[in-house]
Amino acid sequence: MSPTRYRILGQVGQGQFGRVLCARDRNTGSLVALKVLNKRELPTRFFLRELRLLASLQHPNIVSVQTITYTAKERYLVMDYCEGGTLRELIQHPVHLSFQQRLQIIIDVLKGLEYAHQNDIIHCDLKPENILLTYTKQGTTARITDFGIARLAEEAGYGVLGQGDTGSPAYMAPERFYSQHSYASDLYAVGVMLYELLVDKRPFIGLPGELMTAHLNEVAQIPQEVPFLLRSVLKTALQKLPQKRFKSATEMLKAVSLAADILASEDSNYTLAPSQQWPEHSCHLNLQQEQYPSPIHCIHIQDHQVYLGSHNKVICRSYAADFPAPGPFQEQQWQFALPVKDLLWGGSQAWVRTIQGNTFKQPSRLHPLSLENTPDSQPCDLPTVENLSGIDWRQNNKIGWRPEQNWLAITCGQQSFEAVQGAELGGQALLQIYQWPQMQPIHQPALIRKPNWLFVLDSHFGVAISVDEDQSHFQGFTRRGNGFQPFSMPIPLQQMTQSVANPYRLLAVSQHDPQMAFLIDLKPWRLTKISLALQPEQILPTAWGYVLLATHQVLILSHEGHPLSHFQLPTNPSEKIAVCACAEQGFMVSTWLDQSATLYTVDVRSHLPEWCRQTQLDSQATTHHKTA
Ligand SMILES: Nc1ncnc2c1ncn2[C@@H]1O[C@H](COP(=O)(O)OP(=O)(O)OP(=O)(O)O)[C@@H](O)[C@H]1O
Repeated sequence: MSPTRYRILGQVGQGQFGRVLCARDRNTGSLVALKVLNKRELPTRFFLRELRLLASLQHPNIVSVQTITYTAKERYLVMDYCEGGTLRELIQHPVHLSFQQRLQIIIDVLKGLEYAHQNDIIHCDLKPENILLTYTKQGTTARITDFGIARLAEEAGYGVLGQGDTGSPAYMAPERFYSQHSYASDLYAVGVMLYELLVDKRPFIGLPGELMTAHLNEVAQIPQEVPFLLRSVLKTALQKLPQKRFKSATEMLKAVSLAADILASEDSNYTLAPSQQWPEHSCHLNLQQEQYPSPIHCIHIQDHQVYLGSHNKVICRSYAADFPAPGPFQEQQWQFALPVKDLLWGGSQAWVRTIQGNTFKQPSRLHPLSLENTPDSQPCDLPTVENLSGIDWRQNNKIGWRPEQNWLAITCGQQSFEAVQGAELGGQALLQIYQWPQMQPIHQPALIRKPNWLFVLDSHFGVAISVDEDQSHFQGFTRRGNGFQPFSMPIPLQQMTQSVANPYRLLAVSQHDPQMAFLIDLKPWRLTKISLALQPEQILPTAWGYVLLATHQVLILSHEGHPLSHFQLPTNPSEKIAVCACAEQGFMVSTWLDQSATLYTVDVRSHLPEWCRQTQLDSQATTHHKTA
């Protein structure tokens, strides 16, 4: 087996026995997890003996071991890749999991276990870290990993509590502390996980020694609020004597499935201990409102300046400090011959994109704005950088651009291409990459699946994301226009945005469930589900996370998707042509309703935790340092 078969994309984790890498199998195109197995801790003789057995475990709720591969230095276990992370991460993330979703995870685990036990394999180290998640059209699937590894390590003499006691004490059945194990030991561990999912804490907490005493002697206290059927499941699963527990995984699976069905039909009102889903903020919301003579189509906020685009005018307001600040103390205006389409920030200055007429043959233009040279309120037509001829910006063309990078990517669709090349594109688009700011094409246009979004990731790579009825496809490409094999996820997405702090991280909302968002890490490929409990209409990235705007509501999330604040807005940001722009400590919304334009300025400083304000100060210090 050649190790060059796998192209390593990055490290996803670190376990007791070594690193776990995300890699692409060059033969099949699918993603795999490469688990680096330390030769000292898991000698080959133990390992090879079990490999055939582990590889024979093929079940939708078990992470399959595909094979083993070597390099001169290392030995890897090749496994199915699970992009959703571990159950531990899911529990720790303040995602609101419904009661039924929690039970479904346990049902998945029991199905995998039933199959493994029927094949005479005991896990011996079941815990949320060994339950991995994948996303399918139907939802989340839980899969058990690391079958047999604990027992192998135990035989090799490695343990948590000393020789021969490999396992995690919080989930270890009493007999495991005496180095004994049976199928019932696995069912006890599932009982602890079920308890944790239902009660939001484990039955016993403490240091390994204290845990051992508790598992051996103490009776787990099950809160009265847990529905009777599940209390009885927990009591049986957590029995001290293995013979008093469920006779098999099949029996426990039946009991949990029955409880899930009955409780679903009763519409159980059992509420779990509340997780920190919505931080309460009683502080006053600082909001200013101003009527505007005409609709504002685009807003851009940059440090002390706010740019507002309205028809064929751009107004720049200068403030004494970073927005939001009292003022403005100065206002400048530029007038263009053509309507302003949007505002971009490239390098150290703002650029205005204007569009012309109604036919795609007429080019759009980029105009640099210079604050120094333009007299107040004097209309001026600034020089055009380049005629992007043949590119019709109104035909849903996409632009990927990060100010600090010296290139930008543009795609144009069917109509423009036909006009330029006289050919049919089908569902594809033409990708063109330009040097910035010279606007020289870097390579011949390449055909890619027509994207919904285009992002520049760094000085070499970009990604185009396209969405069809039931999938989202992520197509990486280089600055030279070479494409990589795409990643797909079985969920069509909407409203995608790129993180300010980590360009390889995207946040998007599910089309099927608009109250569900996904944090998408491109390198290595990881998905984190975030339940929002509101339906965002716009997502704005900031230096410390994201601002999500919904009807009369705002949710502020950290980079990791943790909710930082949630408050009501007296206006609905989706009113007609609402446009938003975000600064680090506030945002602006413009609305257009009944022929009347309103511009709102929202200061969120008092809603942010201390560390966000610190991030803001740090980034200011870095910017000032750079400028100096
Ligand atoms: N098949 C996989 N697909 C995707 N990520 C994985 C996969 N296997 C492991 N990981 C990631 O790697 C991390 C480390 O996994 P690993 O199984 O080595 O350690 P662990 O289960 O946390 O601890 P232990 O070493 O005690 O088993 C996991 O937390 C998970 O994030």
